[in-house]
Amino acid sequence: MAPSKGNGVKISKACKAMNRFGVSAGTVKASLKRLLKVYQNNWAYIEDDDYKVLLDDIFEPKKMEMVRHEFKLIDESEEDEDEEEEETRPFKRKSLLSGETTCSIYAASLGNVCENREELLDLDYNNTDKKARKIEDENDNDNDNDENENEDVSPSPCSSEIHIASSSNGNVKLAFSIRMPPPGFSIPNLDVVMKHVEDVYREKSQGFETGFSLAQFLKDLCQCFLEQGNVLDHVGNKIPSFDSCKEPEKQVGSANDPIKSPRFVVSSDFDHCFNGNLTKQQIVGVDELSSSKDQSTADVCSKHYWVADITRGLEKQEISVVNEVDDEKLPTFTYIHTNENYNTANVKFVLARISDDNSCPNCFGDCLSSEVPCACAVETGGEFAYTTKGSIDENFLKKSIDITLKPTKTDYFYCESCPLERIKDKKKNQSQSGSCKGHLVRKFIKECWYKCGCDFNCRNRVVQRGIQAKLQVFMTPEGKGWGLRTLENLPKGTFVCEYVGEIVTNSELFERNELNKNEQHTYPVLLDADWSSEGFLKDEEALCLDATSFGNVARFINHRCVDANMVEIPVEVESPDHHYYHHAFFTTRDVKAMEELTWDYGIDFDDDSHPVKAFVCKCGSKSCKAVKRKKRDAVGDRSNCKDKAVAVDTKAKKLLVVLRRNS
Ligand SMILES: C[S@@+](CC[C@H](N)C(=O)[O-])C[C@H]1O[C@@H](n2cnc3c(N)ncnc32)[C@H](O)[C@@H]1O
Repeated sequence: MAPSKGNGVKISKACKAMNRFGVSAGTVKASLKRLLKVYQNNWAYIEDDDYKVLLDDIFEPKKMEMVRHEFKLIDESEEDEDEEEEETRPFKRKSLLSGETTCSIYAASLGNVCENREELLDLDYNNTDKKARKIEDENDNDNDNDENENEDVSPSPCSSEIHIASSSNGNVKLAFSIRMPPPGFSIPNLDVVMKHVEDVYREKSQGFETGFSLAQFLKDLCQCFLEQGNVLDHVGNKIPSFDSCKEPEKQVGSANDPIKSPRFVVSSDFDHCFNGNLTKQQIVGVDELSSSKDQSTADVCSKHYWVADITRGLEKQEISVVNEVDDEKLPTFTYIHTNENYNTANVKFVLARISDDNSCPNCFGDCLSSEVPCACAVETGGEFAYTTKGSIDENFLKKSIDITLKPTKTDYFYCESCPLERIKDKKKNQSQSGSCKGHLVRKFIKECWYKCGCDFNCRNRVVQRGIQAKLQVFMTPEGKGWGLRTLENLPKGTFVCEYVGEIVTNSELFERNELNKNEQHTYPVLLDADWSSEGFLKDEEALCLDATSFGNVARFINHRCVDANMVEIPVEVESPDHHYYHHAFFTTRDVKAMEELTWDYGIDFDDDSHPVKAFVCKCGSKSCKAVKRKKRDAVGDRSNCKDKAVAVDTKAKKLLVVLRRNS
């Protein structure tokens, strides 16, 4: 029995009520059609208890099937029809509490996952006919002609919500609703979803996590639910884009990397991808905004490309990506927030190896505020490197900058048998030459860690707390590729981020570089700040961080000659032997919001003998070494070159591959 015209108002109200749960008008009408038949056009049954019957029919079709059988109003042909409709339903909901008899949804919505995206889309409504549609949606559709209008209940931007419902028999139901799911979305396996969320939280809580928000946890669970729903049906098919609900142009990069635990990937096609236990690549959200036709709309609408959070929740701060310059898309890499041990790199944190001299087991509260500095301050001569405000002590910072920019002879260490030279020699199949070109011996910061008895809130824990600054990855207009900038003012000495990547041995890095000679980008950093501590390093002890395939935002930090606004400082957290440490960036001066964050790679642009040609520097610094070199070349004056080379040569000569990017 088709709903009559006179039912328009009732249908409209039902559609509106169901729209709260993301159910389309079409689905509601199909369901109403069935129910009106079952209840012989008696709306009271359907409207009762806040449309409970309707909700059940939509979300728990099996139960309703039983009801229909009870009413003995179903014939074979109608059952077929129902099944067909069930399949074409845009989304389905899993019954979490089967056997439940009554349930009144009071909808304690825990909020949208895609809040930012919604705000953006709201802006878009301003100057398009969508605005009119949206207002219509918001209006109480009480008019009789609503039936047609309801056909068009404007789909909200895709998002997911969690609803909690209670039943009169005391059951509580947690339900996921997905508004405007991506095409082909299907219900994922709840166990898989749970496992992914747990893995992410396990990783987040390594050692020192303090706050845990259940609401956030449920939101993340909801998000993961949505993501998992995409992967199962979409590998090899179309890419769903749950934020924009548009179909991106093409499939994203490969998922061949052996990955130990679930990881969020940002692919070259801008899409966030999720690699998990499923071995297949999972594609989740894209915040790609099309150019607005009306240029008067808010700026944000005209961005070419926008990713809300490159970290996909792995960092405490969301880090967005924006390209307002061209069409270039992010390179494919897997975002990780702590270093990962690759293959043979010999980094094992054995607590037994951390003696009391390397920790403060008897401390209470915050070490920085105690009168006598704890054992962790030994590394910095009995003074903490951090101030109580959380930035680096001025003197310590100055020394660190000086070592980087104006190293004296005593700041260098020359290995008896240099691991880097060993690699080169092995390659050449020659005997060891031992011609070490020198490594900078840097000042270490030692933070309190696990074995320390102090408070988890102890302020001598900075780097290990992760990124606190509001950062953004953006496309640089000068042609340096992607860069990193701050969205807020950062005082001098602020910790920005750590250089995170795979921990590899020098020999492994060498092999990788051999294999990837033609790669456009390479992202290695040598952990050589204290090779002086041992005369001879075994191959597995000479370590590097390679952020090419697995890394964090630091892989986007560009080089600036001499007056960079960040300096790298080695920070000892877990491992007292200094072979492995955290390569942390701190601001060298006050940095204004929207300034690009840079560090001096220490590249010797004069080193023509280096196996890899250095990039053409576009740092814009008055002291740009590449520009100076050009000038010197122009006047044919290379007399000063050698001195300068010694002065600026820190890592570059030692790096097997210079950080480079074809320009
Ligand atoms: C670690 S990556 C930095 C992120 C990089 N811009 C990107 O798009 O991925 C290093 C590469 O960035 C580019 N780059 C960094 N600093 C630069 C500079 N001052 N001038 C020109 N290119 C630069 C070079 O191509 C370099 O190989």
